[in-house]
Amino acid sequence: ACSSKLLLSRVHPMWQEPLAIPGGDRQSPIDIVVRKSVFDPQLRPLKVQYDPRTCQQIWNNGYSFLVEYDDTTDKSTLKGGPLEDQFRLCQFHFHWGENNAWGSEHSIDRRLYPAELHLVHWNSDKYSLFEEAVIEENGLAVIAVFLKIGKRHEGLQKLVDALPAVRHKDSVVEFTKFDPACLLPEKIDDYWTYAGSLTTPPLTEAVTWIVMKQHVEVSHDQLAVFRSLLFTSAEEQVQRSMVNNFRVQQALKGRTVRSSFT
Ligand SMILES: CCCCCNS(=O)(=O)c1cc(S(N)(=O)=O)ccc1C(=O)O
Ligand SMILES: [Zn+2]
Repeated sequence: ACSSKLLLSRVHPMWQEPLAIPGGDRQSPIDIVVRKSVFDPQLRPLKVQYDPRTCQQIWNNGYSFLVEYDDTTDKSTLKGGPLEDQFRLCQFHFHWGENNAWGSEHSIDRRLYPAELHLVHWNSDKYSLFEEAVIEENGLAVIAVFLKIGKRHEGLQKLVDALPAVRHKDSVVEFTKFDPACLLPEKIDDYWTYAGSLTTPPLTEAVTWIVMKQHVEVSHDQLAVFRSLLFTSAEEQVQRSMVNNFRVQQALKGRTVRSSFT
């Protein structure tokens, strides 16, 4: 799976914004100003092929919970859209708020959503390991999907039921046969795309972001279970609720956001 524990243990908590990031002209997340996005007719449909059998575990890494996939073969892949190469799914995770007023990392014309799903993929045509791709320009592709409070998401419930087992930082639980495609909206061919970065340290500028125009609905109670997770490990005296695990929005710095739809 992609977020190797050794590397991450050296990584600082994501909200201590580092003073300067090397380069720092393509940071994420951003506000997407719809009227300034540029329709690109050359953007192709996305080709998503996920194999639920590659699903392995859920890990609370102290920023979010990651659902990790076996990325040692090209079984769960993403290609097409703005991508020239084939990318392998390594994990998905979420960002959310302490209430339903905010929580997403990206915004659309300043509108925030209560949560945002990120499906993290790395370029397996060019690199042999996630850790290599994470420091290379266009080494990663992340699909972002906004979550809105509404009807209960049946597919998400299996994941929600497993969360109490990873309440504390560094806890891991086996989690198998989960098809992340069930978390995607119906129309995955309407998206915005731009060149950005990881939104957690090391904040490397390696990500082609693909932000879905259509959101998915989850129930208030399902999102409340996300907020029952903790940033802190079982040994720590003071327990802190895992909420507001999003990064502040970053300057566009002249970048163009393209849309796959008019
Ligand atoms: C080698 C160090 C990798 C650190 C980032 N790993 S990651 O899977 O890309 C990731 C991406 C993102 S994000 N929001 O997609 O940029 C958030 C968390 C993580 C994580 O591992 O915790
Ligand atoms: Zn993320």
